[in-house]
Amino acid sequence: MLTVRGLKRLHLSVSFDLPDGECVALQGPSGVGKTLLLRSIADLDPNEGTVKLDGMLREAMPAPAWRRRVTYLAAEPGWWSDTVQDHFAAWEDALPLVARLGLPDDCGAWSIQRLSTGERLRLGLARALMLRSRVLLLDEPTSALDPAAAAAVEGVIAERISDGTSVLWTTHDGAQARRVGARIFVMRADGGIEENRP
Ligand SMILES: Nc1ncnc2c1ncn2[C@@H]1O[C@H](COP(=O)(O)OP(=O)(O)OP(=O)(O)O)[C@@H](O)[C@H]1O
Repeated sequence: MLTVRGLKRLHLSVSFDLPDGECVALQGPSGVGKTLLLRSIADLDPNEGTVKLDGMLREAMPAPAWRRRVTYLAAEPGWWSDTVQDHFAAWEDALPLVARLGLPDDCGAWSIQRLSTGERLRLGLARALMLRSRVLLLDEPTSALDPAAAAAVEGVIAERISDGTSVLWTTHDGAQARRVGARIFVMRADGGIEENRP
């Protein structure tokens, strides 16, 4: 269970619980603060409040260890080396997942520069999924994808949720929010969130 109490970052002030094996869709107008919230939970930006995983404070462990458990996937994942496979600890192990996301086996040798926006998104997702995190904070993970690729992503994430992973998933697509979210949070302009049932 991820517990967020009194998280404050700029105008945000948010409290909620995210149980194991639950997906919450996060909606709200562009610029309202959804990315700020996800980055704050992952402790990527300075913020105040109490954030715990299974009762353990995030301050009780080094930040990289927290982020391996509570993993943020940016809308535009970052890259730091030349080829795709350089970004994976065990590329061979990632191949089945990469194939399910609709990418060919030989994409490990591809240069990062040649990747399309959708390929970057799916490979960034594969990289994050290989961490086997307890909580995934997904920032518009299908925004640049065609319907088939988006469906593949939804299918892979749904399996992880069945296995007990918790997910906070931002999307501007109301139909997707209702499909993937057991609950829907809507962020208001004042930086709070309210819950809508899908
Ligand atoms: N480091 C920062 N300092 C000050 N303001 C910031 C900072 N980072 C983001 N903002 C502002 O906070 C607001 C919320 O940004 P955020 O990226 O969280 O929006 P969002 O809800 O994810 O939007 P979108 O749906 O367009 O992705 C924006 O007005 C943004 O300019």
